[in-house]
Amino acid sequence: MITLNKLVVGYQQRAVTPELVGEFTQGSMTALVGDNGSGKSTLLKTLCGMIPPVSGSISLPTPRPTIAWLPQHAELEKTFPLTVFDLVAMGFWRQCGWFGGINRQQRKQIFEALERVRMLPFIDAAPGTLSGGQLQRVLFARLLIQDAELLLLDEPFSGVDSDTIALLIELLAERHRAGCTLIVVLHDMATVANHFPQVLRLKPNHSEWSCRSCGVTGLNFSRSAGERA
Ligand SMILES: Nc1ncnc2c1ncn2[C@@H]1O[C@H](COP(=O)(O)OP(=O)(O)OP(=O)(O)O)[C@@H](O)[C@H]1O
Repeated sequence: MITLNKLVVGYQQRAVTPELVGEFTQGSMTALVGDNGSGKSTLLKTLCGMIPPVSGSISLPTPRPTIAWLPQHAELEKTFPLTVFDLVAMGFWRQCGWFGGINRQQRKQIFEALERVRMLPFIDAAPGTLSGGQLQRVLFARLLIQDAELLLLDEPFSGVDSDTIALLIELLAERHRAGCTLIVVLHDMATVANHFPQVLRLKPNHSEWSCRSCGVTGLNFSRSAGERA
C-alpha cells in the first residue's frame, strides 16, 4: 500500500497541489485526473522519487515495490541511436545493468512483448522512424518485460488510435489482474469511467478520491473506508 501523508508536491518548495491524503492499495487501478497544470505529472514524478515532496510524505511498503514509469513526453526516446529491440531490452536494466548482455530467455521475452503490441515487424527499426502511436506500443512492450509491481503512466493514450488504445488497456488490465498497482494520468473521462475502479481528481484547493467498487467519495481515501476490491 502507498500512503500519501498530507503530501504536497511541487518544484523548489513551490506547491503545485493541495495536501493529498489517501492510499493506493496494493493491486488497485487508479486514474489520476485534473485540469492542465493541476499537478498530475508532478505527483507521478514525486511517487517515483524523481523530485522530493514540498511537504508531507509518501509511505511505501517494505520491501519497496519495483516501479516502472512511462513519462508524458516520450519523444526523447526517438533520438537514441538504437533499434526497437534495444529500446525494449532497456526494460531489463535492473537485471543486467544498462550495458549488460541479454540472455536467450530475455531475448524471447522481448520478441513476445513486441508480438503482444503488434510491433514485431519493426524490431530492427530505429525508434526515430516510428509514429507516435507505434512508439507508445514499443514503450508498452518495455513496460511488460519490466514486470514492475507499481506502474506509473502519464497520459499513455495521447495521440494513440482507438484500436491501439483498446489493445493497451487490455495489457494494463492484465497487469492489474496479475496484482500490479497502476496509477495512470488520463484526460478522457469515458476511458476513466469504463476501465478505472478508482479515481483521484486533483483540484486547485482540494483533491477528491472516488472508488466505484466501494462507493467511497471524499477528500481522503483509505482502505478502512471500505475498499476491498
Ligand atoms: N520542471 C518544472 N519546474 C517548475 N515548475 C514546473 C515544472 N514542471 C511543471 N511545472 C509547473 O507545475 C505545475 C503542474 O505541472 P504538471 O505538469 O504536473 O501538470 P499536469 O496536471 O500534469 O498538466 P497537464 O494535464 O497539462 O499535463 C504547472 O504550473 C507547471 O507549470
